[in-house]
Amino acid sequence: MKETIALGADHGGYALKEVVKEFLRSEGYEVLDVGTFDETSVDYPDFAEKVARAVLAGEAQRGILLCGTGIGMSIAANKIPGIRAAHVQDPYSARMARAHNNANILTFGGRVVGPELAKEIVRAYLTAEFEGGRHVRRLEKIRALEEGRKEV
Ligand SMILES: O=C(CO)[C@H](O)[C@H](O)[C@H](O)COP(=O)(O)O
Repeated sequence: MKETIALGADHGGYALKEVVKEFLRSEGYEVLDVGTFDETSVDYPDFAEKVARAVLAGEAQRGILLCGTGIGMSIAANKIPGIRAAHVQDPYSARMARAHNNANILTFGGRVVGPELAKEIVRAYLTAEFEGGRHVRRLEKIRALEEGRKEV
């Protein structure tokens, strides 16, 4: 059974969110769309939080966040402990965000990335597997930073 993907955007990412949603459904994923639902100006941290909380609560296995550039979404989501949000703009980085960083949220920009590239980015991220090994140690060091521990 395929994963549920939490999907969120501000007004700058709304149009691309609709493209990504359709693509995810066509690939057999469940989509938890937390909004926004039109191009009225909204604040991206509100949607970053909704997606992050859904992922941490297990309502979705991973999340995708879109704003104008993807930058604000990644900054906001990464403030929430347990979230590893990766801002990417190409399929290779999207694959590595999973393979090496085990990112549980992907962010990119509706004003930067076109629809076809967006689909390639999403496909690369969702079909990649975390490689484990040496990367586990590095993620544990990130966790230690997050928790304010001096050393792992
Ligand atoms: O936060 C952002 C930049 O990292 C997002 O791209 C926002 O979508 C953008 O800042 C919104 O800008 P607007 O002028 O209010 O449409």
